[in-house]
Amino acid sequence: MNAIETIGLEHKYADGTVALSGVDFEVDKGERVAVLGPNGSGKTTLFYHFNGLIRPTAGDIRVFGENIGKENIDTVRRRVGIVFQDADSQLFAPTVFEDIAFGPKNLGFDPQDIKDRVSEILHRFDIEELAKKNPANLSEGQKRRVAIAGVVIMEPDVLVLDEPTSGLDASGVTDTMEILDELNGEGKTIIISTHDTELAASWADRVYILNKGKIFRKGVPRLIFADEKLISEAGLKHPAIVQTFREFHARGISKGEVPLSVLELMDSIDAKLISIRCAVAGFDISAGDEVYLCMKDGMLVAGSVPTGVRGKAVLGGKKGEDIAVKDVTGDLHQLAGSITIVRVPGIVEGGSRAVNIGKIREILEKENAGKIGAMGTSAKVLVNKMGIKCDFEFDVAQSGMLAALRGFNVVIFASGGMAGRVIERVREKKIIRTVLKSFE
Ligand SMILES: Nc1ncnc2c1ncn2[C@@H]1O[C@H](COP(=O)(O)OP(=O)(O)OP(=O)(O)O)[C@@H](O)[C@H]1O
Repeated sequence: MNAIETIGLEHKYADGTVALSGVDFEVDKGERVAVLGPNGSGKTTLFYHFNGLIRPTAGDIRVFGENIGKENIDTVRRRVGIVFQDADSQLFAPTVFEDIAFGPKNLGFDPQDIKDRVSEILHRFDIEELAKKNPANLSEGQKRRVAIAGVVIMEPDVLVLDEPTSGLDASGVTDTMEILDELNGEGKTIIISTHDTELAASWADRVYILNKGKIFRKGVPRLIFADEKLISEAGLKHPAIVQTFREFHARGISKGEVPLSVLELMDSIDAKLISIRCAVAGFDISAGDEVYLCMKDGMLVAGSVPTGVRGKAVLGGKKGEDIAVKDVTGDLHQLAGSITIVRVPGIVEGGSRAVNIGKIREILEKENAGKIGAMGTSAKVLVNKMGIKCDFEFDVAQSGMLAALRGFNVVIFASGGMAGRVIERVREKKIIRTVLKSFE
């Protein structure tokens, strides 16, 4: 079922500006959609229609199959939450706590219920220490987090965010996108606008490109970003991964479909065609010698013990030195390590609720964890409280898989909603051994 659908949507502002015309837009329930388009292309205007903030001059908008009208506007506003581009226009109460409590209070919720909900949201968004602060004094990233929290507390089915990552630093972008992933994992439909094509390529299920108030193109990211001419004509930036792939492809190094992530880019490389630098284990190797490759501490090492992946030295070296190998037979990916996913509860009060910390330490030892990652606020809180240093908190699923492909045994802590998604992604890579430990 479509969560949101517009048919022939047109919007003409009072001064005569036609901001949208003939827009047919649809978003499935549970989908992640990114709307791209140059400044002034109509993204914000389109979003304002989704919960009836502005009305169309012509055309229809349907929310879960129903046209927006006077009789259902309250329901629509509860089901579709909008986070504005400018967080300042969303935050107005004297404290963060009161700001987040505003929505439930307005709906006449019981005071104790409001308190419980706000406390839970503050914890979930890791902003408990901001509760008594004046929103006006927060940093941009904190404001954005509070604004999202104020909408999420209303438990909307659809979350619409106008440029949620603009002006944020790298960790702010990661944190924001992780929250959105977590919400999407719980079944919420997420629509964002962005100028960041890398983000749209790696995150969205479907991309819409708006231009001059019209839908310029829509489709799955792989097809959209594979179309070099389209991206240039739309005035958008080509994602660096796609550009790198094109260069590799032109030189015969990469093959297959356009990649949308570093992991996919690595998969596109035909390992047999390239020379590989690697360290020599324990003895001298001369050019022309046959060598066998294995992974040690994340590095490719040449040795004489048959491992099934064989190559020929083109540049020899002395014991422990780097050599170059080519004509590799067998798939280097066979040398992958493992990923253990430790599923922890969504809310971890004091870092220990329902989690046996001793057991987790046992897992880390048993799996001989070479790299550790945490995804989701609660997982990060837990790992922090246990004094474990994470190797990756950013783009954890992909970073973990890349590390496993380099031979590391990886342990990933994931809060409830995120664990399922990461397991699915890792299992697609059949060569990585996966283990799931659940503490929920
Ligand atoms: N209240 C208004 N009155 C008149 N014109 C408006 C109004 N709001 C927006 N517009 C115009 O409508 C068009 C679309 O604006 P909109 O803000 O929807 O674009 P956008 O894609 O969100 O841009 P940006 O990427 O800069 O945020 C622009 O030409 C803009 O000048």
